[in-house]
Amino acid sequence: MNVKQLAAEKAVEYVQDGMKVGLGTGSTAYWAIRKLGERVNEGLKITAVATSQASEDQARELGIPLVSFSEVDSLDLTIDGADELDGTLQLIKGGGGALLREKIVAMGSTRMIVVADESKAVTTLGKFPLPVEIVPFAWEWTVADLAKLGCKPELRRSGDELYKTDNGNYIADCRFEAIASAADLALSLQRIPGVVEHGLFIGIASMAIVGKSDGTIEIIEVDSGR
Ligand SMILES: O=C(CO)[C@H](O)[C@H](O)COP(=O)(O)O
Repeated sequence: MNVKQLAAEKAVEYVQDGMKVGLGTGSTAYWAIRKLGERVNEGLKITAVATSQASEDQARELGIPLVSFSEVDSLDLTIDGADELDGTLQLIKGGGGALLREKIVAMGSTRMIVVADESKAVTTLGKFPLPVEIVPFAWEWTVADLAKLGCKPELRRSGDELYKTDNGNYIADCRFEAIASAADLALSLQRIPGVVEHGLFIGIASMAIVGKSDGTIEIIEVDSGR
């Protein structure tokens, strides 16, 4: 079993009958959705919403009952991956480009469990370029504003084209090296009008399950204050 699968399958143990579940995006969330599909086929009764088209397609194929956002006003639990997590469960997310939907879904959940392999656990966030979703209109100005925050922003590409999110926006990957205060940076990012959302998740996750190459897992729990 690979370490992502190890962490993801442990997280699925927290899903109980009757829960409304948020399905994350990425190669670790993939394993959680797969395990959830197995449990649904064994009789687990849940409903779910997905954070990306890819996760929605996977869930549908596995027979996980999906509902629309007009049918539920909140979720019990979201299981999602991360690109970086620190000891207080501040996260960088958005490597897969789904950060806006991921944040909407995680914020609408009573609980968020992060699943990751040990390479994602860091002391200080910032080695992974911070994904920032921006509107295509005047993206040049938005990128210039991002650079003023001390990073090197690069518009994400998909082959010869600019990458577009499921919401039709661009992603600027912002290389900071180290983020001294994620909270201060989040405030600065929110002040830029062309920024739709950024990949800093602060005070959202309350548990992380980290899979390690020796076959063990580490569970980090914090009071997210939510
Ligand atoms: O934020 C995400 C997608 O937007 C993913 O959860 C993050 O990129 C981690 O992905 P993976 O599990 O494939 O390493």
